[in-house]
Amino acid sequence: MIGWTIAALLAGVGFALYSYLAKILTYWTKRKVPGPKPSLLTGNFGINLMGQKSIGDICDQVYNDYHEEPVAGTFVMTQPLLHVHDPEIIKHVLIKDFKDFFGRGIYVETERDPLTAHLFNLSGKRWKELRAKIAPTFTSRKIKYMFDTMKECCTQLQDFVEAKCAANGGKYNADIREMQARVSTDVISSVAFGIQSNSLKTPESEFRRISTKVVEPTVCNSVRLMVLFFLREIAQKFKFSLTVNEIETFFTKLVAETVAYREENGIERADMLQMLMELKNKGFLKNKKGEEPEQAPEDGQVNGKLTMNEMVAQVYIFFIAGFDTTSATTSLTMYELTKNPDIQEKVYQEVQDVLKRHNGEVSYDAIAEMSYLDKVVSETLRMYPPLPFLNREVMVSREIPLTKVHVEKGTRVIIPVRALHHDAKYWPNPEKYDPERFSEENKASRPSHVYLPFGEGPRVCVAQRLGLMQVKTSVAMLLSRFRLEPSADTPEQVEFAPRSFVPLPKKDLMMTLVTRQTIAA
Ligand code: HEM
Repeated sequence: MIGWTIAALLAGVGFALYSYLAKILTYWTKRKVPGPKPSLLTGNFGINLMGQKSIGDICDQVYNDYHEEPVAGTFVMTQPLLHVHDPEIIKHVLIKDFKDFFGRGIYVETERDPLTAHLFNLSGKRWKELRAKIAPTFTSRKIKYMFDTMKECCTQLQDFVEAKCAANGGKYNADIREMQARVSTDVISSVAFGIQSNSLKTPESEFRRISTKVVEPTVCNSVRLMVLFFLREIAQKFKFSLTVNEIETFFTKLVAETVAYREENGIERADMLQMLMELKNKGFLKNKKGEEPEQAPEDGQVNGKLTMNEMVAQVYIFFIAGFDTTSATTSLTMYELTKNPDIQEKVYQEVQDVLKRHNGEVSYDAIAEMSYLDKVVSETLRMYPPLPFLNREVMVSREIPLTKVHVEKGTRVIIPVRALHHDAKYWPNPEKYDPERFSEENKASRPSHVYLPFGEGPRVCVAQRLGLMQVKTSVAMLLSRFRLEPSADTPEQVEFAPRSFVPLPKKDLMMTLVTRQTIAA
């Protein structure tokens, strides 16, 4: 008898839970928004947790299946997610109605998880204030200051490859993704902290170990990312800490020690840390002439000083946002140049011509003059955008622009960047690598908001100029000394690790670098 009662109770609880979940999962059908059928417990993103597809892959699939629809709806567990497909609606979300869509919807926990309180994650007033303070760190003038440091790391790369070639008959067979990840780690540690991480020459360096750990495509990192991006409520309820202790300790100690050393010894350097120190001590950045803020404060808060924790969080995002995006873009550009020797030759000729005009000197202005290189890098960012989607949060309950779909405050919004970049409607023959897509004429013939590698609107990547300059400098300096050739192991097509967020090839990305003297001989 007791057995029957327990069974009946369990069946009742099961049925109640089923009914509850099934009701929540009618969110989109009630609003007449099409989308794939969700599973009861995992929604539409369970295959990400199983390691079969990345979050970006799932967003691509939703776009491919529903690209005729202006919007589509999915669920992360029971959390509704709106995918915006129509470029006009995208424009409203990112720019025209930005004030209603400017949240990230990401988990931030200032006290328990201080590294989460950085510019990328923040929403609301805190984001607005911080963005106003940090944006002047990345003006062209500041990037020009950082250029020499960046160039120094690329010179070390040239010397490193030269030495390898010299020891091997003028050729070096390299995993270009790993090599660029090490160089980017060197660049970001120099321009962010003024520290030479020596990751290129010493792969076991502390910086490289940490940078690998941050982006490793493991099950833990994959779950962490999913919770961070879409399941903030669960993380807050169960008081999760999403930053690995070792990483938090590394950055906190690094910043505290470097700041103390510089302050005690009166050291000033042209790097990001210096600018963050100014924001910590004064609350604004000096301009060329003296002490005035570079941009007028909007209210009393904008001139408020950064706390030490806020400073560490910003250094952390500069580090992770800076090294993986640029190393992915540089290595995939080199991969495409290997596969497309005509395009490679054209870039090389341009690099030669421009450097001749600049007395052989690689400078900020010389790189900025390389217009074909700019098209090439733009095409890499189209084919392989480091961030496969943009995310926003609805800040007030309202209708989605240009639709009758009403959504509640807090609803997460996805802009499927990579899928838009591969839509044949906007990019004929989308799998072909063709830099001419970025000629002035072709750019003018495309609708706006179908090319978004850096995002768009007031939340656009704050360091877009720096990222582009780094990729172009690296490619130009390598091509000036070496030709890229396929090796026996160069893949026909790159396959990416499904647990990785930024495109990370499943296998080593092998190619051969040949010194130009060897070619001439
Ligand atoms: C090729 C290089 C890079 C690419 C493709 C890239 C791409 C992006 C994208 C797509 C976003 C989101 C924009 C949006 O939501 O509309 C973003 C935001 C951001 N990026 Fe980058 N990025 C690159 C390099 C960098 C570098 C070098 C840094 C720092 C040193 C950086 C720091 C940031 C920060 C702090 C944000 C958050 C901005 C905000 O929410 O206000 N990025 N980036």
